[in-house]
Amino acid sequence: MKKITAIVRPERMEALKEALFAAHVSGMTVSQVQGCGSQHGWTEYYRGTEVLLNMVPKVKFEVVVDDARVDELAGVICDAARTGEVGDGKIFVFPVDEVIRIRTGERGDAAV
Ligand SMILES: Nc1ncnc2c1ncn2[C@@H]1O[C@H](COP(=O)(O)OP(=O)(O)OP(=O)(O)O)[C@@H](O)[C@H]1O
Repeated sequence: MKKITAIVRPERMEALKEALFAAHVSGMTVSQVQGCGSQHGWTEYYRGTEVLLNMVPKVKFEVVVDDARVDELAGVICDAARTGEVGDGKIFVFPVDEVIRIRTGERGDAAV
């Protein structure tokens, strides 16, 4: 099993949620986060003072899936989240050692 973490623009959240439902993922976790990519921020003037803004609101999706679905779902995420502009986000893929459904005690694939 793998965990796919996708950090995307907040305005793409609804489209990505619908795309993941349409792809029949078994669940997802969504969080509001802040971050920066390679731009590392920019400066703006606030009440006459120059301030460095370097943390941008983003939305983090986490989905645990079978290994075999990683490429397919990465494509689904890119299609739903891409605008083509700087700041579209990133996808990270992690190994998952175990999943346990608390209600039943099921483990592994049966619990995903
Ligand atoms: N190396 C990283 N480690 C952890 N989080 C990251 C990393 N790179 C990007 N992120 C997260 O992804 C978000 C979006 O990244 P962003 O799209 O700006 O990346 P980028 O590399 O600058 O790509 P682009 O050139 O398309 O903007 C960031 O705000 C941050 O939350």
